[in-house]
Amino acid sequence: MPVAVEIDNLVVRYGEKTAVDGLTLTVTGGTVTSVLGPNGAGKTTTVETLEGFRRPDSGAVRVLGLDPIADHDELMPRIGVMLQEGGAWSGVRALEMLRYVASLHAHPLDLPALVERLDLGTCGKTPYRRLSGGQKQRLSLALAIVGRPEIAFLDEPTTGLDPHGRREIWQLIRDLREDGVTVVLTTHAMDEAEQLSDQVHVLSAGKVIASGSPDALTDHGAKTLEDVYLALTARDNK
Ligand SMILES: Nc1ncnc2c1ncn2[C@@H]1O[C@H](COP(=O)(O)OP(=O)(O)OP(=O)(O)O)[C@@H](O)[C@H]1O
Repeated sequence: MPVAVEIDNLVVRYGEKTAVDGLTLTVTGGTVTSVLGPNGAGKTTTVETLEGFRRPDSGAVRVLGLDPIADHDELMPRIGVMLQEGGAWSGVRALEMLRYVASLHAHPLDLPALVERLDLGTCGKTPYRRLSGGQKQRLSLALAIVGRPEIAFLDEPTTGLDPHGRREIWQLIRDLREDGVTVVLTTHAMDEAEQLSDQVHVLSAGKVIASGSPDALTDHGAKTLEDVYLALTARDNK
């Protein structure tokens, strides 16, 4: 399998604050990779750098073999991005937004099927700012995948969803993988990471502190991923 993402000794600073501090990891194409870590560990900053929204202070990142900033125009149509919040104008109606983003892509997904799949039918005419938290999440996910990306970056894709919604998104992520899409997700839900991921990376203070498949990290299921995570990131370890 080709390498979809390469991060080599990445450092990203906000003024005096070092958010990402020499982070190295690779993501194999066609897999689901979860990036875990406590609040402020540098997950979003790392993913935003892969999306070309942040410039590395040092180190390098490549996505699908391209530089996210220098090769922005070539890379953008090939990736899908689901942000933690925002991603739509506040007055725009859900379906209008989806149609607009679909129109930017050469071969978008079938919209009625996507709307049905993500249960957006009943809120299609609702302005973005009036959508419920879960509806916003589902619209953001639809916007991320409507262009048939080769790689999808999903930032906390199920936060705020009810249990049915969570399971539907999990299935959708599995289906993306089945179709050969590389998925990189950040999450605080350990069950989600355990269920979906081929590979898990745990970040702390801007560095990778553990990597492996859920099976390897949990000693073949002897522990839960949550227990492993809690031990790795225990507050008094810092
Ligand atoms: N625009 C910014 N300006 C200044 N500091 C920032 C900015 N964005 C993030 N930071 C800081 O960088 C660090 C890493 O933040 P980041 O959002 O990448 O963490 P995270 O792992 O995604 O956290 P969370 O789980 O809470 O979403 C934090 O200390 C945060 O306060």
